[in-house]
Formats: sequence, structure tokens, C-alpha cells
Amino acid sequence: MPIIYTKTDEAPALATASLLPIIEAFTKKAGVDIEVSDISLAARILAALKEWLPAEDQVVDALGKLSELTHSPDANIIKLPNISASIPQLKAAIAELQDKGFSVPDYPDEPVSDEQERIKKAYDSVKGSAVNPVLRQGNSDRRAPLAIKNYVRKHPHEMKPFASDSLTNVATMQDEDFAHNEKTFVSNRDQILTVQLKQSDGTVVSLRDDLRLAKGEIFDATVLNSAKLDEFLKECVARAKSQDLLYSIHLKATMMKVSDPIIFGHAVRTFFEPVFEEYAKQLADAGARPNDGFAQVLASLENLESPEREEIKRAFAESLESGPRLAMVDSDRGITNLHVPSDVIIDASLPAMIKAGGKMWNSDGNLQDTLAVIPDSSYAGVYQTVLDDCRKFGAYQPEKLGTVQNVGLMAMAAEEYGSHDKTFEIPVDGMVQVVNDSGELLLEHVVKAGDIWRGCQTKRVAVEDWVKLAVNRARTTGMPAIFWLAQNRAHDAKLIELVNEFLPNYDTVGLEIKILDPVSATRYTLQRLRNGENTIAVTGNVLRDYLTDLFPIIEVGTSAKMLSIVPLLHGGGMFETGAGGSAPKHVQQFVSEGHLRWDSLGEFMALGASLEQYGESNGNEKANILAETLDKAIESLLEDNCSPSRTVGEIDNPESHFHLAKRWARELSAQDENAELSRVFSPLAEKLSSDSERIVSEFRQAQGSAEDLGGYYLPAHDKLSSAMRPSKTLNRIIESF
Ligand SMILES: NC(=O)C1=CN([C@@H]2O[C@H](COP(=O)(O)OP(=O)(O)OC[C@H]3O[C@@H](n4cnc5c(N)ncnc54)[C@H](OP(=O)(O)O)[C@@H]3O)[C@@H](O)[C@H]2O)C=CC1
Ligand SMILES: O=C(O)CCC(=O)C(=O)O
Ligand SMILES: [Mg+2]
Repeated sequence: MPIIYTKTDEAPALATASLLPIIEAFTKKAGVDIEVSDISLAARILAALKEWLPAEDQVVDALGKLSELTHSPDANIIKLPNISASIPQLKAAIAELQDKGFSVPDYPDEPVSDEQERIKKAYDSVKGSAVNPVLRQGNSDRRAPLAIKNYVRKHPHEMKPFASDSLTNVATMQDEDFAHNEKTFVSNRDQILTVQLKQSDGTVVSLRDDLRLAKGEIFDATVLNSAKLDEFLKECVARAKSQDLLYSIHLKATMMKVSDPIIFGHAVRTFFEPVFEEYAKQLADAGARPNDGFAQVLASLENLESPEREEIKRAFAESLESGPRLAMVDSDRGITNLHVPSDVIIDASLPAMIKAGGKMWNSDGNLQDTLAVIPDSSYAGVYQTVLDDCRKFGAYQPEKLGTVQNVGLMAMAAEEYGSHDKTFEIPVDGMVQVVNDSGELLLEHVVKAGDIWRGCQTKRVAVEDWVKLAVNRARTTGMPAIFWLAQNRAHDAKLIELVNEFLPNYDTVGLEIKILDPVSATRYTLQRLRNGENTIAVTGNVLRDYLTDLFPIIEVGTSAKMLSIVPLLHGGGMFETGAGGSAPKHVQQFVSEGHLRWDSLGEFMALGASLEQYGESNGNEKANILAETLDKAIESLLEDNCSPSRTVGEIDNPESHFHLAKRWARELSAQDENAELSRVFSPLAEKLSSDSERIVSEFRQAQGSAEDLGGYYLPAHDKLSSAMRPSKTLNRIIESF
């Protein structure tokens, strides 16, 4: 079984165009097969819309194949970050494909025929986080490796000072949100559920049929009251204004692809409330869709006739002027925090704020204290605790910190991140009921039109594996393992019961294993972190996501430097690269100045772990040696500070691949475990070393001017390859190897 290397989007895809040829050249000599699987947004669209394409444009469903593969004990997948597309991104990708001659249909916002219903359904299958939940058939083990921690101790990244009188705070709902309305049960048998809405007039409509629940599985349901949400959001606008704070909303519109764009829409409407009230009809006629962001709303105004259009534009401008200042995603281009739902992803944006001294960018391009609005209160307390900790003790000093590793419950679409197919914006007042196949009512919520109801599932086998992974990691590292679970939250209380049931199955003698609620766990962990002590955070799926950006960004400057392993439940392995995303900002910089600052360290480390598994499962000694020498090469790369810089004219992404290749070849040549590998790699090591200066100068000369990739979502292969492989000397050496 080959190693599968995924081709994705944006910065990681650019990096792949440069790195993969090098990896292929090295691994070939050890008899390791690498196969590429294209799961980019463009490829996923073409696969999902197959029916509307002529035979010659149809592509295989690579994601579907990978999904099957995750069930094989031989699976060995290197998964790079991919775009989780919001509607605006999806439409942009569709438009690009259409421009390139693919006959994919438009995205029907409001389908008016069966055909359009089918088109929308096909597109919705690639919308949002549509890759990760499918492939993640295992729990998650993420950590910053020791080599990276050692590097940071020598070269700490900048953390801006955090003032003790900083006014930055989190605002979150106090009741009637998902956290407060949660109800839970554990299934006592295999059963099939229906989610139904019993309307006030007594009629019952089904929201979801055929929901299969296994014995022992946890099922939660909860509802967010939309009237209370609006009240809360308006208070936040007023509070930001009166305290002169930036207003900033933080959601996860990609993974929570049904609920969070709706909540984002509420934020857009309440921020511009007078305009949406006064011009309700005109905005509806124009096709304004606040859930897709303020940018879409502004664009829709072009559908109106001139005087009206200008009047509404003015009203928005006045509202912006008179309201609180908005946090900016890109102050140079006037992109606010409310422009696009996928621009403010909570996991990356809040740690970035903490790193910047608890500040975000305002429209003048200056940093300013912020009101971080996190509507649902389930996990908001974690961030508030970090902010309070910084106010009290100042900014974190990376060179003095311990580390926080994560063991995350992720398998089988666990918890909230698997809820999108069970999430509904309620159309009319009534009661949402969950009923089983014997007609028993299992739980119910009173709802009003506009409320957001959702159900979540957590499989018992996933929990069991998670507890096992936590104990294993605690045993391997000797670090305390803290389960971040709140006894007073319905779902967590059930999980605590399961943790207590499974823990005695393992040898925990001498290990420190505790269960703390998320706020207490944050305090405990932060105190240890500042003391230079190490801790494992054992968390549910959402905190897995949040904490594996939060702690890496504090500790090592970016989540790109994480080792991210998913031991699959069926025995194979998936090796994710980093914990961050596809960094669209990096592509912008590359296109304008030919410098890609993406750090492929995550890819390097994932490759090492993948080769190690390949060696073990295929009895391939050479693969193991590739892994060991790669490890040493990474250490030397860090030691010599050869990672990409943010600045044009300095080391960029493809040049850093050369620096790695040079060291990797040297280590392979120097090792004495396998004479043949040493003999094969010695001439390569010599060549890379003797031509080093020329290669570096070729890389540097290629920077500084605009690059044309021939597309964003589907770059032209030859343009991409020549842009990302500008050193002719290196290319020749690799090709003739
Ligand atoms: N596993 C996955 O597939 C994931 C996918 N995503 C997707 O990625 C997209 C963008 O998400 P966003 O929230 O902006 O998060 P990103 O992680 O893409 O960006 C946040 C910032 O992190 C830094 N960063 C991340 N990776 C690297 C790297 N390899 N090298 C150097 N710096 C890095 C960059 O900071 P700086 O500006 O300082 O250089 C970047 O601007 C979305 O579509 C999202 O859904 C997000 C997370 C995981
Ligand atoms: O799938 C996604 O959209 C993002 C995943 C993510 O942020 C993570 O796993 O850390
Ligand atoms: Mg994340």
C-alpha cells in the first residue's frame, strides 16, 4: 500500500508543487511508493458535479476513495490542510471552473426545481469542512516536537506586551445558548431516531429521519434562542462602542457549517440593525444574504437601481461610522471582520489576538483592544481565562514555557463537529422532539421560529479509544493528563461517566490523570506552562481544534509546527500537517511579490511519521532509515534557522525545501545502518552541497516580482510548477538522481 500524499489548496498546494518532487526522488530509492490524491476544492467540486460534466471532464472521487481507505489497517495518508469553503469561496471556485470551460452549473441559493435541488445538494456536499470529518476516523494526537521546543528556546518569536489594564475581554451569552440548553442521553440499544418539529397547531413535520444510534452512543441535543442571541449581539455592539473597543465576532463557520453562518448572519444584521430594518424590502429584493457576510450584502446592492443603491450604501457607511470600530481582517483592503464568514475562524484568530498583546487590527492599521464576541458560552471561558492570565502575569515568554500537548476526541465525527446533518434553523414555533423507532419520546425542546437546534453523536468506541490514547500518551511522556470536562454540562457529565468506566481498563499506576472543567483546566495548565512544566490536555473535538492553535501559537509562534497524528481506529495512520489552515494571506503575498512564507515543517514531520509507519508495516528497513535521517535533517534545518521568513528576499518556502533536501541527503549518506542507501545518496549530498550557492541565488533571484499561477482554485500545472521550482540547478539534480 503506497503512502498517499494529498493535494489540497492555497499555500499548502503551492508548497506541494515544490516539495513533492523532492520527496518522490528520495523515497523512490528506498522502494517507498507515493501516490497523490487530489482533494482540492476544485477537484471535489468536479467529482461531486460529475453528472453535469461531459465524460472528458469528469474526475474520480478521490475523497470517497480515501474515505474507504481510512477503514483499512494499511492506510497511510499524509493530509495537508485544505479549504473548508464558505459560500462565497464556493461560488468563486465555481466561477473559476466555469471560466476554464467546465460546464458546472451555478450554485442555486434558492432552488426552484428538482434539478436545482440536486445541484444544491451536490454543492453542499463539498461546502464547509467536508474533508476532515470524513477522513478523521481516529482520535487526534497533536504536539510540538522537542526539536521545535528547543529551537524556540533559542529563537523565541515575538509576543507583544500584554498590558495589565488591557480592556480586551470575551463577551458570551449567559443563558439560552447551546451550552445552557443541552440535553443528553446514552442509547440503551441500537435504534433509529427521527427528529421532528411538532408545530404549535399540532401538525408534525420530520426534520430528519433514519438517524441511526448504536447501543452505548451518547446523543445530545440543544438549541440556541435566536431572540436572545440578537439581544446579546446588540448589547455587544453597544458595549464595544461605549468602551471604545473593536467589535470582533469569532465563530467556526467552516466546521460548524450550518449553525455558524446563521449566527454570523445575525451578527451582520444586528451590527447594521437600522439599515436592515429601514431597507428590509430593498435588501431582500437585491438578494442580500447576511449569512454570507457583509461583502455579499454590499455586492448585492449592485442589483438595485442607482438612487436607491446609493442611498443604502450611504446608510451602511453612516452605520459603520456611528457604530463601534470593527476589527479588520485586512485593513489595507478594507475587509472587516463581518465581511466573509470564513475569514474569522475562531481557533486561529483568537490566539493571534493574544499573541498581539490582546489586540486586533483597526481600520487605520493599528492594534487596538477588542471585545471578542463568542456567542455560545460552551468554550468562551477558556479564552477569557487566558486573557485574565495575561493581564495578571503579562505576555507569555516562549523561551520559558513548558508545553501543552493534546489528545482530542475526534473519531467518527464526534460531538459538535459531526452535527451539521442534524442542525436546523427552525421555521415555525413549536417543539423539537427526538423520537425512536418504538415511538418513545427521548428528548424535546420548546423552540421559536429562527432558533437553531442541533443534535450531536459521540460513539462509545471513539471514547474508549480516546481514553486509551490519553493513557498511552501520559505513560510515554510522564506528563499529567487532564480531561477538560465540565460536570455541569449534560454531555460532559455522560463523558465523565465513560472516562471513569474505561480508565480502570488501563494501567494508570503512577500517572497523574485528572478531570477538570475547562476554565479550571485552563488555569491549571497555564500555571504549569508558565512554570516550564508540560501537560496533556485531553479534550473533546472542539477544544481539540481550539487548543491546538492556541498553545502552539503561544509556544512556538504558529500551529504549522505541530506534529499531528491520527491513529485510525482500524489500524492505519493519517498524518496531518500542522494544525493550521490553508493561509490565504500567504498566496496573496506570493502572487504579488513572489515570496511564499508558508513553512512546510508540518509536512516534514508528517512525512517522518508516515515513513516510520510505512517501514514498520512493510518491513522496509530503508523507509525507517529515511524517517530517522529526516528527523535529523529537520533538527539541523531548525538549528541553522533555514525556515521560511515572512520577508521577500529572504528564505522562502521552496528554498527551505532545498535546505532540507541538502541535509537529508547528507544524513542518508552519513548513516551506517544501510550501506546501499549511503552509497546512493552520497553523490547527491555532494552535488547539493557543492551547488548550494548557485541554487540559493537562483531561488533569491526568482523573488520580488508578481507571479501568475493561472488560477486560484485550479492553478495551471505548468505555471504552478515553474513558479514553485525556480532553481534550474536543483531541478536538474533532482531529475537526474
Ligand atoms: N486541517 C485543515 O484542513 C484546516 C483547514 N483550515 C482552513 O484553512 C483556511 C484558512 O483558515 P485560517 O483560519 O485563516 O487559518 P490559517 O491557519 O490558514 O491561517 C492563520 C495564520 O497562521 C499562520 N500559519 C498557518 N499555517 C502556516 C504555515 N504552514 N506556515 C506559516 N504560517 C502559517 C499564518 O500566519 P501569518 O500571517 O503570521 O503568516 C496564517 O495567516 C480555511 O478555509 C480553513 O477552514 C483551517 C485549519 C485546519
Ligand atoms: O476542517 C476544518 O475546517 C478545520 C480543521 C481545523 O481547524 C483543525 O482540525 O484544527
Ligand atoms: Mg484548527
